[in-house]
Amino acid sequence: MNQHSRPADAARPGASYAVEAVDLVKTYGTGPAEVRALDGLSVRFPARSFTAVMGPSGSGKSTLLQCAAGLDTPTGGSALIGGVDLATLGDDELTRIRRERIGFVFQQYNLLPELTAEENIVLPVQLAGRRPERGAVRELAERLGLSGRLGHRPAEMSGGQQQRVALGRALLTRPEVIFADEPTGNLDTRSSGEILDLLRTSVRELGQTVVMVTHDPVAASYADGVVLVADGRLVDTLAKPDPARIAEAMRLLGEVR
Ligand SMILES: Nc1ncnc2c1ncn2[C@@H]1O[C@H](COP(=O)(O)OP(=O)(O)OP(=O)(O)O)[C@@H](O)[C@H]1O
Repeated sequence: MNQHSRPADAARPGASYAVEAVDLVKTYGTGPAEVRALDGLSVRFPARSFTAVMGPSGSGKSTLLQCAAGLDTPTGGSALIGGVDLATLGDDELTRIRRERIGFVFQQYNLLPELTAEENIVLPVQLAGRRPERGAVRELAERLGLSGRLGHRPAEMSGGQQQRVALGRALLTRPEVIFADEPTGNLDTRSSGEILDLLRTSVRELGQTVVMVTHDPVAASYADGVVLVADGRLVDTLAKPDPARIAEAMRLLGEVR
C-alpha cells in the first residue's frame, strides 16, 4: 500500500493544490462509543484536476468531503482550500469561502420543491445578497442542457435533470472547487454519463477542481485519478485508471481489510 502517494498529476512542476487535507482526524462520540471516521488522513488535490474518492462503506469518504469543504469541523489536522487553512477563518470568512469558492453536489439533489429550476439555480447567489446575471444563468442552462426546463419544478423533472439543476446551482458562482458526494448514485447509466461529462468539462474548460465520492468504477474512470480510502486513511492512488483496474483495486482493498 502506498500511504503517501499523490493523485496522478500532483507532481507536475508548478502544480498548486486546490484542496489539501493534512493529518485529518474526525471522531464521533466518546469513550467506548467513539467512532474514528478519519484517522490521520492526508491527501492533496491539484488545481484543475478531477479526482474520484473511493473506498468501502463507512471508510470516511463523506466525512473527508464535509471536512474539506468546511461543512464539518475536524477533530484534528487541517483542511485547506487554495492554501487557506479553514481553521484560521472566522464564521463570516468561512461562510464566504463556502459560498464563493466551493460548490457541493449531493446524491439526493437537495432542490427546493416549490422553486423552479431557475429559482433553485440562482438561490445561493440571491442568499449572498447579489443579483444573478441573466446572461450567465442562460449560458449555464444551455451548457447543462436545461434551456427548456428552467420554469419546471423538481417534481416535473427526471432525476438526471434534477441533478443537472443541482450542478447548475453549484456552478453559477464559478467556484474553484466542486465537491460531489455520489452525484450519480441515483441515476441511470445515460444520466450518469451526462453528469460525469459535465463535471469533466468543468475541469477541462472552466478550470475547476472536482473531488467526487463514488462507489461506481465506471463513474470513477471519468476522473484523472482515484484515491482509495479505508478505515479513515488514504491507502492508495491510481492515475487515469480504467474501470477494470478500479474494480480490481476495490476488490483487493476488501480482501486486505
Ligand atoms: N454524524 C455522525 N455520528 C456518528 N458517526 C458518524 C457520523 N457521521 C459518520 N459517522 C461514522 O463515521 C464513519 C465514516 O462515515 P462516512 O459517512 O464518512 O463513510 P463513507 O465512506 O462515506 O460511507 P458510505 O460509502 O457508506 O457513504 C462511519 O463509521 C459512520 O458510521
